[in-house]
Amino acid sequence: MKITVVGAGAVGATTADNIIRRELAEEVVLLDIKEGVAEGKSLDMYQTAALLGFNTLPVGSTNDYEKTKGSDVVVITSGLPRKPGMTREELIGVNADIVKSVTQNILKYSPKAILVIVSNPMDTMTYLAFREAGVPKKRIIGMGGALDSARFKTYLALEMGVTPNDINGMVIGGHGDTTMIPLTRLATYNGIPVSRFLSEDKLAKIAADTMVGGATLTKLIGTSAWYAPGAATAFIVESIVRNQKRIVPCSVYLNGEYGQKDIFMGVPVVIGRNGWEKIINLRLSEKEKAAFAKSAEAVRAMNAVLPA
Ligand SMILES: NC(=O)C1=CN([C@@H]2O[C@H](COP(=O)(O)OP(=O)(O)OC[C@H]3O[C@@H](n4cnc5c(N)ncnc54)[C@H](O)[C@@H]3O)[C@@H](O)[C@H]2O)C=CC1
Ligand SMILES: O=C([O-])CC(=O)C(=O)O
Repeated sequence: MKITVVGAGAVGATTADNIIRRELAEEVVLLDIKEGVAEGKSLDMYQTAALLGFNTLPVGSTNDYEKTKGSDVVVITSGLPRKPGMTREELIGVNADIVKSVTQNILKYSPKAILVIVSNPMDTMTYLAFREAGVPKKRIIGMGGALDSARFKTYLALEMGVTPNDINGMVIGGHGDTTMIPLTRLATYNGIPVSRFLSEDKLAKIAADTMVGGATLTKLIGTSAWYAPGAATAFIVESIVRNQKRIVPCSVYLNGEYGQKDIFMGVPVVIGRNGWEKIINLRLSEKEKAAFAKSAEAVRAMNAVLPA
């Protein structure tokens, strides 16, 4: 198994670190355009092997795609992160060109790879990668819902004073401050609806906090987050390489599912060795359905901004 992570910045390096520690591949290639950075971070990571005991080899590359040849899974994190006060959507101008050229280069050397797109605005970047790659839709996965759901579970756990490990919950829709849909109605504490423990007001606040989870961290840190994004991306990669068939909300191509066509949006999918294998059709309430349709409108408006 060979995995490539494009972009050796905060999210890319953290993703690679998580992948390496869990030995999800024999080799992990980290690629960046900044001279020496990917090589340096890879060597730094490999120097933890003697301390942590893993056997995966990290390999750095300054824009040399030859090194990525024959990758089974490729994660794309290259692109600008937002600064406080910005939306993810404002990154489209710069990041569309980056994601487009990276996708083309990757496919030249790894035509069979499953692509996991992280760069923002993620749903639109995933749509763009799909358009450029021309590969079966099940091999293109956008990472957003895994992270947003982890934040949702964390906020629920903090409010309830319990471990996030006992909380189940999903965020679907777009990966944007106003397009996410935290499904509070379906969230549980070990199978028991969280509404048995929290008031409607508390749940509404948790949903609102989840939606601006990324913006909150960006304001605190000065750039966007990387620990949970890196862990969420590695979580998807693990489900692919270990063929775990986990149900994870991911941005995937909808062709009529959830009432939408020709769009990438977050819905629960089964993730396994072939990419996303199946879309889980949740029975949404009328209110949730309306929120999904509104979210799709906003994602579609962003997709329309992409150069032809
Ligand atoms: N989908 C999600 O849930 C999340 C998405 N993000 C997004 O991920 C992206 C990366 O974020 P960070 O790692 O924090 O940014 P960063 O600035 O730390 O790293 C980005 C890296 O991409 C590299 N890069 C730029 N153009 C490149 C190219 N053509 N080829 C290869 N590498 C290139 C840069 O040199 C830099 O090292 C941003 O767009 C951010 O908004 C971040 C967190 C979560
Ligand atoms: O907030 C951002 O811009 C980065 C991101 O997508 C997240 O952390 O959810």
